[in-house]
Amino acid sequence: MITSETLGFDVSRETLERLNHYLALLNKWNPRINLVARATLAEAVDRHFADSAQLVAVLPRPLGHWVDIGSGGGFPGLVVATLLAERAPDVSVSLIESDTRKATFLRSVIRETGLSAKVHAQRIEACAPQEATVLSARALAPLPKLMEFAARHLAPGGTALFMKGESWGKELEDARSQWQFSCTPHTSKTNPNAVVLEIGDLVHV
Ligand SMILES: C[S@@+](CC[C@H](N)C(=O)[O-])C[C@H]1O[C@@H](n2cnc3c(N)ncnc32)[C@H](O)[C@@H]1O
Repeated sequence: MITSETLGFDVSRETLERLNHYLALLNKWNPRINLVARATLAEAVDRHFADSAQLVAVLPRPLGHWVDIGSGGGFPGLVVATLLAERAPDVSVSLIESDTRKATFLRSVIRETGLSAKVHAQRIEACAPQEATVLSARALAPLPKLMEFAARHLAPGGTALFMKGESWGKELEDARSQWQFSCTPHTSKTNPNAVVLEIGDLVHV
């Protein structure tokens, strides 16, 4: 069960109800379409919900358009959308996921929980540029590839939040051979070897 304690900060009863409804749907759909690795389902509250929730604490108050790419079962984008509905209702959230079964799952969660996020069932490379003020991704691609996606979908002055495992230092080095950018690594609250990379000022070299 998801509580304010498991998320690490206080949220309203309505937000907890939405998140627990989402968790129930994840448990129901996962055996059919593998939204998350089966081995991680029992630990979904920490591995997926709390891990995703930490992103809303990284930026003081994001305004505008938050876009999550390669959302899969909605991590981190749909958790962010649920939290921002309470904390920053002026932010619109879009999710890009090319697998149509996963996109159908995302739309079902949005409908059943009464959220207003938009789902693009398209490839990130083919989706119209989103002018995102914040772009997020977890477990999608190596950093140089993520930079290409960011160049397409970030608005000028926008920020990317990329969740990376322990190879992040090497990936950062690889990305710096092709891109100029500012980067602040935030140690993950759920895994001391992982980081959230806060990236801005992206320019192709
Ligand atoms: C490993 S999963 C990670 C899902 C989720 N972000 C998470 O951390 O649980 C990667 C997801 O990205 C989607 N994906 C991969 N390449 C994509 C692309 N070029 N355009 C859109 N979606 C893509 C896949 O369908 C898959 O659902």
